Amino acid sequence: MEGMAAHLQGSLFDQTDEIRLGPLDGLGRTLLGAGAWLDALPGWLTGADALFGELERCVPWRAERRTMYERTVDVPRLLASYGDGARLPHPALGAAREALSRHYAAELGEPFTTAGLCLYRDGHDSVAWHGDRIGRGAREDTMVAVLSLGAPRDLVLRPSGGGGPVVRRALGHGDLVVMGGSCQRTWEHAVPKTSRAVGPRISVQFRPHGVR
Ligand SMILES: O=C(O)CCC(=O)C(=O)O
Ligand SMILES: [Fe+2]
Repeated sequence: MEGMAAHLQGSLFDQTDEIRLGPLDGLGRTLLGAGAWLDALPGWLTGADALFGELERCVPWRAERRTMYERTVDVPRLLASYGDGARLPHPALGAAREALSRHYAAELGEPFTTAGLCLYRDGHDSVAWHGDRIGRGAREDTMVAVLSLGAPRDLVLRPSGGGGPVVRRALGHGDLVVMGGSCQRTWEHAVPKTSRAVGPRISVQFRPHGVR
């Protein structure tokens, strides 16, 4: 009964179970300033709720603990990562990586190669303010593309160090955003916790080699 209700609720947003990528020519760019930009395409993937269900079941999700300020804490989301060119857990994700690589080839100058997956189980799960700066994003312009599945959660962006305007995008159900230019070093992003009752969301982040 509960499964049926979940299915019906999913179908309110997503009329089909056929998992299919649309064209990327509807991408719209927002210039954030300081050389950073954000491309967005709502509903790039149809059948996103069906893909959510398959990934939730089949991906070997891992819970992590991290040491912060001498305390060890649970990372508030589940994770999975796929290295350079690794076979992804669903063919639609391989197709997404290829389509993004093709679309951005001239501007990015290299393909998207890796995929990181996050599962936000409910409103307690989150990712704190950060830039993807462990790798080359600390020094170079690059791109991080994020495909969102399941229930929408807000992705928020602000200039590094806080202050300035906050840009907010509710992302779920097959929406695509691409953070580009200097975004990883001059801006920060986060998925804040929320006290609203929200369903689970999966994000798939595609990055070029060496960007983390
Ligand atoms: O879930 C998202 O949309 C963002 C995840 C993120 O920023 C990251 O994993 O670096
Ligand atoms: Fe990030």
